[in-house]
Amino acid sequence: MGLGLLIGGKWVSEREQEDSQGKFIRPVTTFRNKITADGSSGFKTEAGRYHLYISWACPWAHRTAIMRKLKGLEDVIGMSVVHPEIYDNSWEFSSTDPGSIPDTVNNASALWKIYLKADPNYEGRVTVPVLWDKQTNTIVNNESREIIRMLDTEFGFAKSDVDFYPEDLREVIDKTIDEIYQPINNGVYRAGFASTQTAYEEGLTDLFNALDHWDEVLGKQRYLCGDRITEADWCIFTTLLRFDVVYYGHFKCNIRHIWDYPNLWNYFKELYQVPGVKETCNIDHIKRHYYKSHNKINPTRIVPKGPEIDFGTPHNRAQKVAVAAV
Ligand SMILES: N[C@@H](CCC(=O)N[C@@H](CS)C(=O)NCC(=O)O)C(=O)O
Repeated sequence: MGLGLLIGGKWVSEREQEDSQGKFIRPVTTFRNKITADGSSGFKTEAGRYHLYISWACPWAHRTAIMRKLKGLEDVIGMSVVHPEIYDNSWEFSSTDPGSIPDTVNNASALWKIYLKADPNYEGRVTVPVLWDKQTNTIVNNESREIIRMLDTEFGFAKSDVDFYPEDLREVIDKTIDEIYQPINNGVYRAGFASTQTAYEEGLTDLFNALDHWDEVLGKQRYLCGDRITEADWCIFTTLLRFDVVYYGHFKCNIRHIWDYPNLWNYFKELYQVPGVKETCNIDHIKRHYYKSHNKINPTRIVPKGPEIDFGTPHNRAQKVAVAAV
């Protein structure tokens, strides 16, 4: 098992992650600086200065890869992709595993070494995504929703001028990202990592109540915040992508599939089919990560073959919303 942590400058390869009632606890991330266009934060927007460390498997990190891609920032911000399977060293780099991209910036073998390089006194979890500053040799930020905001709003010279945080929707976007976090994005983990029946059922109930709610909302409007794709849609998208493939089985989130929800399913497919997005969706890394990394949940590390699922089939969103508007 490699869900460990750094203590006193040393990597410890095992940790508890539930409280005394068996509830999964997600500690807050601690590198919370910002890149700003004017440089007032000490981290100025500059081409070539920053590097992203992600995992294709991780829903939080995946958000940042989508934003980098859709904003056309691939030449501006470099990216490394960790090996999907977690063993004693947690996230490691590989130059041979298909889909992984080694660390050419710090030449580290494992992500925890990068955390220690940023702060030799750092203690706690070692998570992706990480936004690294090559100029000051430190981690700017390791919180996905803040990283996507920076990529979205602070890189005025991005190739694409698509705006996922438009002025008139800012309040509702922030509220929606908050609203989906506990029951949905973190809800699948609250169900999956629970170690008591009560904690599992609590996570599961919140999760499916929230999915039912958003399916209803999406019967009336095309996207989470109205008629435009925003950051909130990318925040839910990465959880929906993993749902039928791993959360349904591995995390026991098996009341309904996403494909059973008429609106959520078509909405999800529409987002998947936005040009550039499917190139960031690595189902092989996703499956290998979850099934081969959590040995309390899946001690044999066997990766299931199914389900057979095609996210590329036509969606009905344009038609659905036209009908809802009548
Ligand atoms: N709040 C963080 C969560 C990041 C996170 O928990 N990432 C997971 C991967 S899905 C991780 O790296 N876990 C390693 C660990 O817990 O040791 C964010 O949104 O960026």
